[in-house]
Amino acid sequence: MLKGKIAKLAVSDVRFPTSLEQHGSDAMHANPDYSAAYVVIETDDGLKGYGITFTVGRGTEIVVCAVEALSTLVIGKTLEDIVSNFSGFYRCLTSDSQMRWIGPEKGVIQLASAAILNAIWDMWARAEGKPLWKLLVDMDPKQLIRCIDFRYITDALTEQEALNLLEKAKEGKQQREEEMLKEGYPAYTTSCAWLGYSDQQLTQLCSTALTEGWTKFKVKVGADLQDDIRRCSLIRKMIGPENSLMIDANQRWDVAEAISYVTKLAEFRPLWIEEPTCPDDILGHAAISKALAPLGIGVATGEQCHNRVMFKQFLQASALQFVQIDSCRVGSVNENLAIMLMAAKFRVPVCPHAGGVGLCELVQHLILFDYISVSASLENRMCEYVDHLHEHFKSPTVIRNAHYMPPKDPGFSSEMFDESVQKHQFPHGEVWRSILEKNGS
Ligand SMILES: C[C@H](O)[C@@H](O)CC(=O)C(=O)O
Ligand SMILES: [Mg+2]
Repeated sequence: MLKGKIAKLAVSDVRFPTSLEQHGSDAMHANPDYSAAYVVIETDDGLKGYGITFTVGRGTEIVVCAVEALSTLVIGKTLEDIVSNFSGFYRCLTSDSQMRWIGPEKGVIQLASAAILNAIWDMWARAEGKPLWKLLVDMDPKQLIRCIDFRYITDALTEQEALNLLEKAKEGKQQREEEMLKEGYPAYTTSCAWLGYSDQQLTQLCSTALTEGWTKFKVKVGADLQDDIRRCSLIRKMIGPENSLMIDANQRWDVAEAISYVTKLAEFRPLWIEEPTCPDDILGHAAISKALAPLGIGVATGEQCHNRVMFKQFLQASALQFVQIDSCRVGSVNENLAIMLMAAKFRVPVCPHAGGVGLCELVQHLILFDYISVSASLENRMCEYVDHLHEHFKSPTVIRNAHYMPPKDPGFSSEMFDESVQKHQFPHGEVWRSILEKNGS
């Protein structure tokens, strides 16, 4: 099953017009059209793998171009060639001696690597007939370690330390897997309080979410303090003192501004402030963490943290209290394994980011693995959920009582319906043809 050569790689620019209803809007991305560079790879013996990376509209065509540029490094390889030395393949893809100049391991080229690697992991899990989380959970620690490129992180986590963490977490693994299959992994919702939603919409969505059993809510903030005070007050009143509230500024502020602004929202008792400032400003995040700690507010970040080296430094500098891994921003499962293991070593909880198309589908596999095989803890841990666009996926997320139920289908839950892909291709799919015609473009 692993012997066929990857003979084809196709990539599509798929966009959903979410901006029409302000879904996904925040203080920096006022009108996102949730989009993906969608990769399909196929071996000459008919095995397929599906991968995505997430974007918010314009620029997806550049990611598509980058995927095409990297495809020569994949075509002709067998799945066995790749997975038998996965860290070697990872390095070949991310450190090609010419292509690395347009990264390295950051920006568009990193998103493109993520899409390709996600497709390869999907293919591998399909070949093994397992959902990806189970493929990872069943893997021997030594084999897991061989998927990680440890270059640049051994000052924070050595291979031996990573191995020790995985060996230690073997205790109670079976029990945790059974617990997940029965109860699922705790989730929080962002879908009630996108920045562009009216108060009426916010109230109605929050009230529905409460009746559905949601207990943890994230609110977008950062554009206008008085609006934020009103919105946070509304939500806090509705959810009561016991439920959790998180706030997300999507990089809107300078460091001092962040501290002063969040201090004014402290009365609503947010558990964390997410992306308070520039995602690359590690020392800035450290200063914000230090200033907000006495208020009981942590700093969360990661959705635009482009590689393991950034996460390493955030952890070393105590610059975050919640690690938000993203399935499509960094180098797929390979790099996320490194990040989850570093988070475990530094004892910082992982609370994945999933606000985008397909991100919930993919990242649920990673967080299940994190709980069962790495962290062994649910304390202060939860995975983001947004209630958009799941209908386009063949194996959509299943939420029960505000918990992610472990996927059962083989793969990474990343395959979209052909019809969805065709209709939403930019700019020639029927959805976009009609929007562009209406706009006279
Ligand atoms: C543009 C996206 O919707 C972003 O706002 C998502 C995000 O920050 C989150 O889900 O967190
Ligand atoms: Mg966010």
